[in-house]
Amino acid sequence: MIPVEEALARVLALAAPPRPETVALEQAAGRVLAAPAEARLTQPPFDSAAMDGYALRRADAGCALRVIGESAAGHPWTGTPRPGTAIRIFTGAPVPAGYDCVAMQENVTREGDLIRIHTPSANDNIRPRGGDFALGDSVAPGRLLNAADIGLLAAMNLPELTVAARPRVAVLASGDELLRPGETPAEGQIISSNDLAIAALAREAGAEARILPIARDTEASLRDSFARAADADLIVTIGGASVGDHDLVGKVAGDLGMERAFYKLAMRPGKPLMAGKIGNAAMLGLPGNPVSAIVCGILFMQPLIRRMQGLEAGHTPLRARLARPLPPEGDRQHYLRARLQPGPDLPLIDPFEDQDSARLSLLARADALLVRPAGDPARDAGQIVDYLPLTRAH
Ligand SMILES: Nc1nc2c(c(=O)[nH]1)N[C@H]1C(S)=C(S)[C@@H](COP(=O)(O)OP(=O)(O)OC[C@H]3O[C@@H](n4cnc5c(N)ncnc54)[C@H](O)[C@@H]3O)O[C@H]1N2
Ligand code: MOO
Repeated sequence: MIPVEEALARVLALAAPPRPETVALEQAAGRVLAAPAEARLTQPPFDSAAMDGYALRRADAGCALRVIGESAAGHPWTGTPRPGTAIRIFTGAPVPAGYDCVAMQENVTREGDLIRIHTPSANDNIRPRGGDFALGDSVAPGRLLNAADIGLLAAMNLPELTVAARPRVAVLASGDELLRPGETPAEGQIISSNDLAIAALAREAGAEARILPIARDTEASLRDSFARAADADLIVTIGGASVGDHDLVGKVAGDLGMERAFYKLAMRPGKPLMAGKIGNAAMLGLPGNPVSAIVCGILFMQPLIRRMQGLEAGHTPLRARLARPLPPEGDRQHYLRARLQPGPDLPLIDPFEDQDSARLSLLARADALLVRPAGDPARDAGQIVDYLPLTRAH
C-alpha cells in the first residue's frame, strides 16, 4: 500500500498534455485556455467620457462656456476645439482632442448654449485610451475561463479561442448484480449508482463523460467493454477491484496490456484503487463500494481530469475544530464523512458515527471529508484537524 500523496503523484503523471481545439468564444466558459489570447485592439480605443456632462478645458472651468457640439457613444464630435467652449458629452463617448476634463451635468447649470460649473471636481472623469488593456496584451494559458474572462476576451475582439479539449472519459461499471435506474431488481440485484455519480464528477471537472453498458462479471464481457472504451483519454472502471473470485478488472486490464502505476493505497475508504495506462488511455480502477468510488473520484479522478486540461490539480485542505473526540486512527489515511457548522474561530467539524463505505445517504448529507493521517493518535474535541469541503450546487 502506497501513501495517498504518492498515489496522487502517480495518477497525475498519467495525464497526457492537453489537446488544443478551437471553440467559439460563446462556448468557452468553463474551458481552459490552451494558448495565449492576445488583444486585437486597445481598450478604451480613445479617451472616453466616464460621466454624462460637458467636456471642457480645466483652465476654463471658472468661466461661462459656450456649448459648440455634442459627442455621444458611437457618434464622436469632429469639430475644431476652441478656448472658452464646451462639448455636450455622454458616458462612453470619445473626449475630443483639445478638452481635458468632463464636468458631470449635476455640477453644471445651463442656460441656452451657455454653461457654468457651480461645483468644481478634482476628478477629470476621463478614462484614458488603453486604460483597461492595450493591443497585444495577453491572457496566459492554463486559465479556467469564467464569465469575467469571457467578457474580457470579447472586449479584446477574439471571436474564437484555443482551449484544451475536454478529456473523453469512459465510465465502466461491472457486476452481475447491477441494473439501470428504472429497472425492477430481482432477488440479489441492486441499481447501479456509481457510474452515474462518477460521470457527474467527471463532467464537473470538465470532462466529456460516456457511461458504457454495465459489464457482467466475466472476462469476455469486460474485454468487450474495454474495447468500446478504446477512443477514451481516460477509462474509469468501477467495482471488481478487490480480491474476490469475481473481481476481474485487474486481470482483464493486465491481459490487455495495462501498465500498472499502482494497486492499493493506504487510504480509507478506497484501498483497492488501481491506476495505470492502457494504450494511450489513462486508467483508474475504482473500488465498487459507492462511497469509496466517489471519494476516489474526488481525490484522484477529478485532479487527473483537471491536469489533462492543463490546470493545477490537487486539493488544499482547510482547517476546522473537532466537535467530538475521536479514537486513534489505523494504518490508512482516513477520509471521514462529516458535517460542518459555524464555530467561534474555525468551523466545527462533526464526523458521522457510521463511516460505512456503502452508505450513500450519509455521503449525500456530508459537507466535508475530515482527513486523518494514518496512525493519528486519539483526538479531543476542540483540536484542529484538516478537511476537504464537498462541493454543493447551492
Ligand atoms: N477479503 C477482502 N474483501 C474486501 C476487501 C479486502 O481487502 N479483502 N476490500 C474491501 C474494500 S476496502 C472494498 S472498497 C471493496 C471493493 O470491492 P470491489 O472493487 O471488488 O467492488 P465489488 O466487489 O464489485 O463491489 C463492492 C460493493 O459495491 C457494490 N457496487 C459495485 N458496483 C456498483 C455500482 N456501479 N453501483 C452501486 N453499487 C455498486 C457491489 O454491489 C458491492 O456491494 O471490497 C471489500 N472487500
Ligand atoms: O476502503 Mo473500501 O474502499 O472499505 O470501502
